[in-house]
Amino acid sequence: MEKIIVRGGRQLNGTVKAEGAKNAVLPVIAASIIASEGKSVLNEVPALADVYTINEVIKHMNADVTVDGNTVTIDASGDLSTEAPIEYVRKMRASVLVLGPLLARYGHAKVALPGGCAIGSRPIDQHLKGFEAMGAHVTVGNGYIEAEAPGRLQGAKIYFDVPSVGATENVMMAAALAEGKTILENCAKEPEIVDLANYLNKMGAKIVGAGTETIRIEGVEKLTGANHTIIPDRIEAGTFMVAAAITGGNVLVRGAMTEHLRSVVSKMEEMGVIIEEEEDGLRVIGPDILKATDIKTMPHPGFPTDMQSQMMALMLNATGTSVITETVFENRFMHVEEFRRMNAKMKIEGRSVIIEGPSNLQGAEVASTDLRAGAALVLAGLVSEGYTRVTELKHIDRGYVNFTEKLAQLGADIERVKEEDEVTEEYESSESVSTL
Ligand SMILES: CC(=O)N[C@H]1[C@@H](OP(=O)(O)OP(=O)(O)OC[C@H]2O[C@@H](n3ccc(=O)[nH]c3=O)[C@H](O)[C@@H]2O)O[C@H](CO)[C@@H](O)[C@@H]1O
Ligand SMILES: C=C(OP(=O)(O)O)C(=O)O
Repeated sequence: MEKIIVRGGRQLNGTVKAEGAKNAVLPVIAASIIASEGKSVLNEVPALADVYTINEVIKHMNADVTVDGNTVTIDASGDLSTEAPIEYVRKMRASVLVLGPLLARYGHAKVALPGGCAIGSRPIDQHLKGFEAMGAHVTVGNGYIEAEAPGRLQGAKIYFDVPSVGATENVMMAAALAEGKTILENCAKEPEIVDLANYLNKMGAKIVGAGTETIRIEGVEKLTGANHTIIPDRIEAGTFMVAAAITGGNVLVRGAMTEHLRSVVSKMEEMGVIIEEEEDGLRVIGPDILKATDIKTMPHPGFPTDMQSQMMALMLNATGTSVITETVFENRFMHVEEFRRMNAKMKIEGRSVIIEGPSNLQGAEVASTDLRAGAALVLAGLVSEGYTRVTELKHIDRGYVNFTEKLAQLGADIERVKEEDEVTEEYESSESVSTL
């Protein structure tokens, strides 16, 4: 088993670059299998475990995938299989994003039911409602979703009950190849949806309105592979912004864009963090004293749930009472217990966590419960007394490329070790250095 060992007390300074966005690249790779002609060349593809998984899913379907550094070339012009078995879907829920493209291109798709996960039950009823409205017959049984659309999918007017990112993406991909016009209402507005629509339009789709609550799609008969560069990862960028702020450091996060991170920037500024726009990113300067604030997670452009646990780490270091209310996922507070192991003073009340800061954080052995929680525990470790050991790194690897190395380059005292390599005595006997 591997763990990250971080010793608190170092200020972070320097420059770090955000990779291509996980949540943009996964739907873009899924969309690539809709192209019955040509190759797609995708740039700025992050080398994440999730990207490996989605590539395996489409390879399993017979797509030809070549990875060369951060460039991935996909040729899906051959005959594809229309099934995504459980071994892939279990690893990564975003595998369900192949449903829309397969159904649109082949009139058939069979994908394992994703099931719940650590942050909530995460149903996909809105995806299925969209396919059914376009004429598909959907059955769920024996752990699989099977959708059939004899002939072509038909354009339709669809209102989403909740603004779901995945449902908006899946149904938008299906509608790109449907017969006639589709109007999607109450859509999610995340930047990753805009990125996917831009890619589909380069492939020949006719989509307008992505990034607003109404998306209009004029179906076309075929889509062709295209070149596309993935947008920077706003959540990875936000994670490094918190790393700078929490340590009172000064870090330029290249690729961080205000237009994607408005709610995060505004909340961090309320806490006293200085954030300056530079040509290629955001400079973040941490204050001597952080002020308490409140956040409520919401669909974009509200505060992103994927930044909730990292902000919790920041609030633990702020003076006063902060409140976090999680409205997107019903069970995204698993990290609270882990923070408590680090001496955090906080309590859960319904869908809110009340944080009494500043906590005098102490290093402990803690486990990542999801990818952002894992990152947040490392952030807390940056300012804890002594050593923090973070386990269950498979979660962090889903969403962060070289997380440990990037933090070390900014000056953190951090390393990733295999359990057998850990020299416990040395760590236990050495004193922690606190310069904060
Ligand atoms: C790969 C990817 O892009 N993942 C992101 C995506 O996940 P994902 O696309 O799974 O999240 P959704 O936007 O679909 O989920 C938002 C809310 O809608 C509910 N819901 C969703 C679909 C549905 O059919 N029925 C339903 O009730 C969910 O339970 C949840 O409460 O958006 C989330 C919300 O910003 C992020 O945390 C994830 O990082
Ligand atoms: C919850 C997340 O991702 P996923 O939807 O892929 O589980 C995330 O990126 O924080």
